[in-house]
Amino acid sequence: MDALIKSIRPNKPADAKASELDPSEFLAAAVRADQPRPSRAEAEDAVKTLLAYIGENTGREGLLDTPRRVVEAYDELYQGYHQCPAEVLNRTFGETAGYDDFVLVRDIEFTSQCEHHMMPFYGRAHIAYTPVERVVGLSKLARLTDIFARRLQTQEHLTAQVAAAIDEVLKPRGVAVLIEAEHTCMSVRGVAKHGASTFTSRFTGMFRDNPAEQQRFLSLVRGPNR
Ligand SMILES: Nc1nc2c(ncn2[C@@H]2O[C@H](COP(=O)(O)OP(=O)(O)OP(=O)(O)O)[C@@H](O)[C@H]2O)c(=O)[nH]1
Ligand SMILES: [Zn+2]
Repeated sequence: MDALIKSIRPNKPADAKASELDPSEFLAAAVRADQPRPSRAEAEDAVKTLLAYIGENTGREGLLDTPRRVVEAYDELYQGYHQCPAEVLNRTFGETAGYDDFVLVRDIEFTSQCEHHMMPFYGRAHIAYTPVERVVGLSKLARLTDIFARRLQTQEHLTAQVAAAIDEVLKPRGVAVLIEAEHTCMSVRGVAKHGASTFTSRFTGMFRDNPAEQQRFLSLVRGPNR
């Protein structure tokens, strides 16, 4: 029984701090420098191989441009590898008239790709942080979410990375991130459960230490009519 329990225990404890992530994964662009990038022609050939694998005629007219389109779609869906999260948060504003409560941006829509099946998961992120003197432009929280979402992800990792980047760059009194999403690898294949939602959250600083603040965040996210 002990062995079974060990085998299903997560690698990191549930209360692992955001800072336990390697800063290189949440502050910088993520293109690997240690492996050669295949050419575009090689990537298109790989798509052709997949088309042949599913039983298609790769020479038929409707599919001639498909490898090019798929690679272009990949460039778009995975552009986050080339973008730098820290840069997005670097521009801040100091004229806040002593504002000292948290700032919450709710319902940030995103689409990401799960790293297990390379199929989309999509939903909404809710992000709050309590600034110390300087605030960041509200759109930057959405931009930050998109950078991480446009990489291969698990929902847990996405949640932790968003929180860690805000924590590290803005050094606020606390960060709260709640993400709700539907995974197509779970709805259109495999177990095929349409409509199942997955919720993940990460709290740091005052949100982690003060249950009342955490509760206030959660009730604002849920709102009266949810
Ligand atoms: N924790 C977590 N799991 C995810 C996420 N996205 C997809 N998964 C799950 O990853 C798991 C991969 O399980 P495997 O057993 O290796 O793969 P599989 O045989 O395709 O699994 P099934 O989906 O059950 O058919 C599945 O249970 C997926 O539901 C995510 O963001 N977080
Ligand atoms: Zn998946």
